[in-house]
Amino acid sequence: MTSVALTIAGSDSGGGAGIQADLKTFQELGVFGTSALTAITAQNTLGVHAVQPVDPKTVAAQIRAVLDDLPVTAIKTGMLFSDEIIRIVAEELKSFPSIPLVIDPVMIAKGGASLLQNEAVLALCKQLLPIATLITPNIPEAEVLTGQSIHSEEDMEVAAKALLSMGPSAILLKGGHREDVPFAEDLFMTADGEHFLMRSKRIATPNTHGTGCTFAAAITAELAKGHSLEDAVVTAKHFIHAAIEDGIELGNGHGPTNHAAYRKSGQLKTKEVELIERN
Ligand SMILES: Nc1ncnc2c1ncn2[C@@H]1O[C@H](COP(=O)(O)OP(=O)(O)OP(=O)(O)O)[C@@H](O)[C@H]1O
Ligand SMILES: Cc1ncc(CO)c(N)n1
Repeated sequence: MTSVALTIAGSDSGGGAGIQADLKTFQELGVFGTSALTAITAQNTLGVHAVQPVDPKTVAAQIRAVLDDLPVTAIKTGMLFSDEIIRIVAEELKSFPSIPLVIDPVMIAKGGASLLQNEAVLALCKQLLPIATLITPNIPEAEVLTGQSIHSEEDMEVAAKALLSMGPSAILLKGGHREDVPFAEDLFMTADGEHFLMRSKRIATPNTHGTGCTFAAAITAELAKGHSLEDAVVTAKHFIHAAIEDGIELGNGHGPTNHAAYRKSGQLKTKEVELIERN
C-alpha cells in the first residue's frame, strides 16, 4: 500500500522551503504527500516579503479532511506562525495519538524574518512539544526554547536534555548553525536514554535555503514507511547531505537544496555520515 504523510506548514513561494520542500521530499522518498497550509509567505532566495496566516478554522478543516479520509502514517509540522494556529493544530492532532508526529519548531527564516510570533513560543512548548514523537530544533530555536546559549557539544547535550523534559519522546538538535566547526553535527537523544551524534563534513555553499524543512520532511517520510525513528533520522541525514552537496544555483540569495540528489545518487548510504555513539 502507498504510504501517506501529512505536512502542516507554510507556503514558500520560492519553492525551496516550507510545504513545497516537504512535498518534494515526500515524493522523492516514495511517499504520497498531503498538506494543511498554515500561512502564505511571499518569499524568494533573498528573504520573506510578506506573511499572511491562514484562518485557524481553515487550518483545522484541512487537517480533518486529510486525516478523516487518507491513511496517514506520519505527520510533520513546520511554520505555524501564531498561538491560535498552534492551539488548533494540537487540538486536532490529539485525536490521532498513534500517528508519529515530527515537530520542526520553525521560528526565523534565513534572512531573519519571523515565522513564529513571540507570544506563540509558550503554546508551542505547552501544546505541541509534549505530544511530539520527535522535535528538530536548530541551535537558535533550541536557545529560545530553553533560554540557554549553545556554543559547544556539551551545551548541545544540556539543551537536548532540557528539551526532553518538556515532553517529546525524542529530540534531534541540528548543528548546522555552528559555523565554527568543520562538520555539520546533529545530536539525537531519546527520553529512554538512547543517544548518538550524526556528523558529516560541512559543505561550503550559500545554497542552504530549506535545509531544516527538507531534513524533517525526510524523517517524516521514512517514519510514514514504517521505519524506526533511529533509521529515519540516519536516512534523512544522508538525504539532506546529498541535497546540500548538489544544491541548485537559483536566485540571488540562498539557493535551494536539490531534493532529487539522494535518489539520483542511488540512495546510497555512503561514508559521508559518521555515527558517533554516546552513553
Ligand atoms: N553547510 C552545511 N553542510 C552540510 N550539512 C549542513 C550544512 N548546513 C546545515 N547542514 C545540515 O542540514 C540539516 C539542517 O540543519 P540546519 O541547522 O541548517 O537547519 P535549519 O537551520 O532548521 O534550516 P532552515 O534554514 O531551513 O531553517 C542538519 O543535518 C545540518 O547538520
Ligand atoms: C514557509 C517557510 N517555512 C519554513 C522556513 C524555514 O526554512 C521558511 N523559510 N519558509
